Amino acid sequence: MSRAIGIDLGSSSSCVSIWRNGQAEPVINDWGNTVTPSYVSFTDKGRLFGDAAKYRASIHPSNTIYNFKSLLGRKFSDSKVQSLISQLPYQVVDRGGIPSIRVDYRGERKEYIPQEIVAMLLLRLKELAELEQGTEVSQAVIAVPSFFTFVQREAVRDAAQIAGLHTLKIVNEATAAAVHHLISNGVLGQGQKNIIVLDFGAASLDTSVIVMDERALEVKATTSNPKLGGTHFDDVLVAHFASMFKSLHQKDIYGYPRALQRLRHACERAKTRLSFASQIPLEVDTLVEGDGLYSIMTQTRFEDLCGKLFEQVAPSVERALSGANLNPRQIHEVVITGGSSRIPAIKSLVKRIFDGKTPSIVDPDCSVANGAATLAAILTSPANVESRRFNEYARLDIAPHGLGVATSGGLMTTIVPRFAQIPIESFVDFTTVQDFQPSIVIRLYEGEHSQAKDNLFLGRLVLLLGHPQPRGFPRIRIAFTVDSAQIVVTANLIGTEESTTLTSTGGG
Ligand SMILES: Nc1ncnc2c1ncn2[C@@H]1O[C@H](COP(=O)(O)OP(=O)(O)OP(=O)(O)O)[C@@H](O)[C@H]1O
Repeated sequence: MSRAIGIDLGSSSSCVSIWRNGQAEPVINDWGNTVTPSYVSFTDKGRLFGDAAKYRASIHPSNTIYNFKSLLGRKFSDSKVQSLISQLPYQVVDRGGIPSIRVDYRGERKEYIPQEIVAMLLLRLKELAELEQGTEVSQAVIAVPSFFTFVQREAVRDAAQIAGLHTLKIVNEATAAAVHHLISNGVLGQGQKNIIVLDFGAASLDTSVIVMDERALEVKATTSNPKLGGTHFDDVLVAHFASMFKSLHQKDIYGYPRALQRLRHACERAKTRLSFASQIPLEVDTLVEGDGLYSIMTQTRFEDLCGKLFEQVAPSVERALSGANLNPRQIHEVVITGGSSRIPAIKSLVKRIFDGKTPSIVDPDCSVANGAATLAAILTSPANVESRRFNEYARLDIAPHGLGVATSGGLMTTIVPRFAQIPIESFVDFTTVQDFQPSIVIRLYEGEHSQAKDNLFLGRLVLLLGHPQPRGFPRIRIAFTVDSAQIVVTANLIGTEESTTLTSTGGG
């Protein structure tokens, strides 16, 4: 028998949940934890995952891979990839325009694209679930940040396929957490309710705004702030202690990858402990050439240092609310989740933004995977009355970004707006700008920038225009058909059979 699982593919840690006895539950890994660090380490003898791999990061930084989710579905030349590479202790090289991770494995030099590394982690999570439930697993619902483009979602599907998993659905992280919260508390369909879910993760703050009443539940907006996550708080602490170390010992820790890795781990540990203590010691022995670091950090100082980052919470919430045409007073329930939601300053900040409304805190580590497992159970039992009712009731998929084409002057003309409910079919009619054009090249983009070139290039279509006509005469219809699995774009010369189609798999 094959059962479907739910996976939270996190930047810093991942979680897999199964559906058992009518509820979702996270699988405990071989270290006794529900979360598995998103780390893969390559050694002479084999591969290590999770805690075992993370433990090796400071001993073998160049062979221990983490933060790979940020490389998924991006080009090597992407400025985000370039800036990430400059901070990573392992090697990332250009393989035909795709970032490729270079490691030494079993005595050989190997290169893996990000999908292959993600697949190794997904396979590990699949095996954990198989061991737990004693059955083979071949399907999954996978949660990703809402800023993931269609191309990145497609890359996740590819990785799952390599791991032997068919992706039933790609869902936004905050939406998955909302599904878990609403279903496990039995509040679906209980009158009009506007809910905002804030998922404070490692790499981003993900937000979903959900409106529900007796008849329907709709995700109205999902936004992401990729500059506001736990790793950004770690960066601030690392910078603080690196500068302290430099003034004490005149040595720049950033020039020593192993020392930097050890300091980073110490800072993350300090940050997590500061959520429960007013001050903690930070001690790292023999960091660089025998010199160590011994200091203390208080919760107040940590909040001061991260003040600029905390200031981004309110605008991020505003962006999500304005995408849903709501204001904070119209929100009935605020839900917070994700590892960084444990930070006391974040809880107080959210409370202040929503006029003193106390946020509901749902399992910071597993609510996303539990929501994904709940959806997996629903999708694999379509005949079940409850599943049918949920499928008719809930509209969870929205376009993460606008989709459109480049028009004259390189401007982006959006055909499917951001946050449009999907599945959707939408078209715009265009004409030519030059006399007697034999064909037209249509460039497709995803994103919100007004200049098409600043958005993500998805592909191009070439449409033959039959017998040449003066500019403004040919009428060309460009239609997007988008569902949670793919984008199909068709260009048709109206009144003729002439048409061309491009299909891109991905998901909303
Ligand atoms: N007690 C704590 N106090 C502060 N931060 C914490 C605490 N526990 C965990 N974190 C932080 O939470 C982050 C991990 O959260 P989570 O597992 O939700 O993110 P993720 O799923 O790995 O990342 P993302 O969702 O951004 O892809 C890490 O940065 C971790 O340091």
